[in-house]
Amino acid sequence: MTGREIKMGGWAIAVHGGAGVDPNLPNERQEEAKRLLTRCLDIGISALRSNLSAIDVVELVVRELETDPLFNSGRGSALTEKGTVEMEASIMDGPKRRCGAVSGLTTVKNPISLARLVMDKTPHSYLGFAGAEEFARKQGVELVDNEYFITEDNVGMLKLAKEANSILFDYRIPTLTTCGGGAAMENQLQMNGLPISLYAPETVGCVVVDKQGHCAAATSTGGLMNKMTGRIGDSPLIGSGTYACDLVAVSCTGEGEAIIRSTLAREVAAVMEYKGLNLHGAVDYVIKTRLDEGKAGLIAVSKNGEVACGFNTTGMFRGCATEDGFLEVGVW
Ligand SMILES: NC(=O)C[C@H](N)C(=O)O
Repeated sequence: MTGREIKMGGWAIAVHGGAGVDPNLPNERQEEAKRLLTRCLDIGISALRSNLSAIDVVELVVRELETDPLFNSGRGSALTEKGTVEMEASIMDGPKRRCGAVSGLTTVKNPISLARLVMDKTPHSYLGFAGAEEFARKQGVELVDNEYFITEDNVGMLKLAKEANSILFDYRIPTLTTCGGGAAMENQLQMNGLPISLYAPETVGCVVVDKQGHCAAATSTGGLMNKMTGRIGDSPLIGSGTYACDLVAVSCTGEGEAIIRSTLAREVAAVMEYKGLNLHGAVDYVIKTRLDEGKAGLIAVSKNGEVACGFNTTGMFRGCATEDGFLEVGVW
């Protein structure tokens, strides 16, 4: 799926559960992911039909993805090298380019809602670590123990990543195998009868254009498996992992350091603004020209109701829907 263009004026929504899918991903895991993406699209569609604004819809949908342990955000987040969870998220409201971001969260059940509160209730754009947690306590958002976020699958994956002495990107698994991780991986591969490398979790995001043509974007993640504590990726960085303006909204996923170097999300807007490309042209262009060796994907909507998806990984968990009844969910 690369999305499609539709006539001016309707709402459109896209969601993702990360780019970089293991080519051997078993069917049942694919189906599970597709069911979750479809459920999230349905939530977004009902909200849009009830006239919720784009910014409310992206927050609502990403909360749902954070609460389900399947993808790498909220419960089910990737683990740091110390086996803990440090989550990050950002949200952006296109019309006035208002934004909020958080990093280093260890107890906040829904990081995206704290990012929203940073946007709505502080004079700042970005809070991290102890200060962000303190803000969360003051705002009275739901807090849970760090263990709540840690799943058995991810404990297994961290072990795998440590044995291979690598940060685990699922699209890097072939590299791990050839750099000495192979034997360890073979011993560790089974968990609940399924290969644990194939559970590789990924970041989530949602972009929406509402009936008024307002665009918004939200992205949430646990970051990279086996990351250093304190590491900040692209997802909370406005312009890199997330961007929205009056023209477009974008949420990215993949190799954070490459996305940061290319300011990928903002680039989609920039080539639309300065090169006059439509959404599809802009998404294709940035994926082909801005990533160098980096692996990433993104979803985007435009104020005209276009929706698009682009990636240079083997696959990307994503789905989209438009007001005229079009709905599609895909992995490859
Ligand atoms: N799975 C991901 O999308 C990872 C995220 N982009 C990061 O680097 O933190």
